[in-house]
Amino acid sequence: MIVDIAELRRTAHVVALPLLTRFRGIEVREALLLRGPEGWTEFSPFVEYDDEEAAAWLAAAIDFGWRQTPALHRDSIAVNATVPTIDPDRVADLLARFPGARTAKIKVAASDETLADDVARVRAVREAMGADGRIRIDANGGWNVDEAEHAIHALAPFDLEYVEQPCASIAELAEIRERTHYMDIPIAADESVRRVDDPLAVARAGAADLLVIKAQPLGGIRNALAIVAEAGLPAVVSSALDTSVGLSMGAFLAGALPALDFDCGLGTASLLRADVASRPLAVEDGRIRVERVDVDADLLERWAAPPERREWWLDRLTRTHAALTEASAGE
Ligand SMILES: O=C(O)CCC(=O)c1ccccc1C(=O)O
Ligand SMILES: [Mg+2]
Repeated sequence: MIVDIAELRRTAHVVALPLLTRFRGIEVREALLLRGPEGWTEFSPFVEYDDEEAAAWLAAAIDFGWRQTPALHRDSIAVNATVPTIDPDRVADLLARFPGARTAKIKVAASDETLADDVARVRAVREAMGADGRIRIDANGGWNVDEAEHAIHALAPFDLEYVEQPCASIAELAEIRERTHYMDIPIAADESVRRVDDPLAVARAGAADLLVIKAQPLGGIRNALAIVAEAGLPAVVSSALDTSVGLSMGAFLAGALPALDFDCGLGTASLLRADVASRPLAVEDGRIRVERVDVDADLLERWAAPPERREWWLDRLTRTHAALTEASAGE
């Protein structure tokens, strides 16, 4: 489904939300919000993505704002705490922002850090969460196969639930999965699902034990559900560091999955210093609700992006809409 660009532009608001801590190298998260007949929706591909890659994110925004959400299997979602590459002495305060979460996902393998930094951060999280906490790590493809083998071996004593995208390519994932098989730590694919031409290739290659799925880059809730069904692997839903509106899209995806055995990366409203809803999709008792959020006009105004950034996003919306229209014509 494609909505007229004039209609999209008419309802568009652009916000710039300050983050609590640096994440993916940014300190402010920009997002374009739209209001469709079904409710508020979000278009927020990362600024460095080109229009072709952003097209799936726009398809997702339209799907969520203009079409009804699929039937739900659950009405709240257990979420993980997301731990950015912070110093160990900040871990306890960070975890306190995710009340009730029994799982933490820790970012590792940052280019400006060492394995010793990762070990210290993971140790601090294990100490804060206790033996019952579940700990997973996300390398965002930052290791080659040898580095990954070494790092996973060093971090395994902290008891890892899984390792997300240890290496960049599907071939490397397959290799590290074989090399670490004896440690019995599942390998999850994230970028190898959402940033490749074929989201099913990693499953077909047998290169991952589970898939991390994000609603926006996978073209929306319906598309993501179809990918999981076809992949035949367990899935965990995660955010793209969205506003509460994008998080609600992720919550409906998680709610509609027939099986959900992992806590989801949808607690990231806790990493924002400001949000667009007066009742944000915040973590309570380790869970978020599956519901649409109401955007607050005052908050839209208060956190409105500067005029030149608003223009940039509206231009991007128009270009991406053209790319999406072209792509669907070719189908
Ligand atoms: O999964 C989570 O805990 C939070 C979301 C997250 O980590 C993320 C957020 C923005 C961009 C990439 C990623 C990622 O999973 O790699
Ligand atoms: Mg990831």
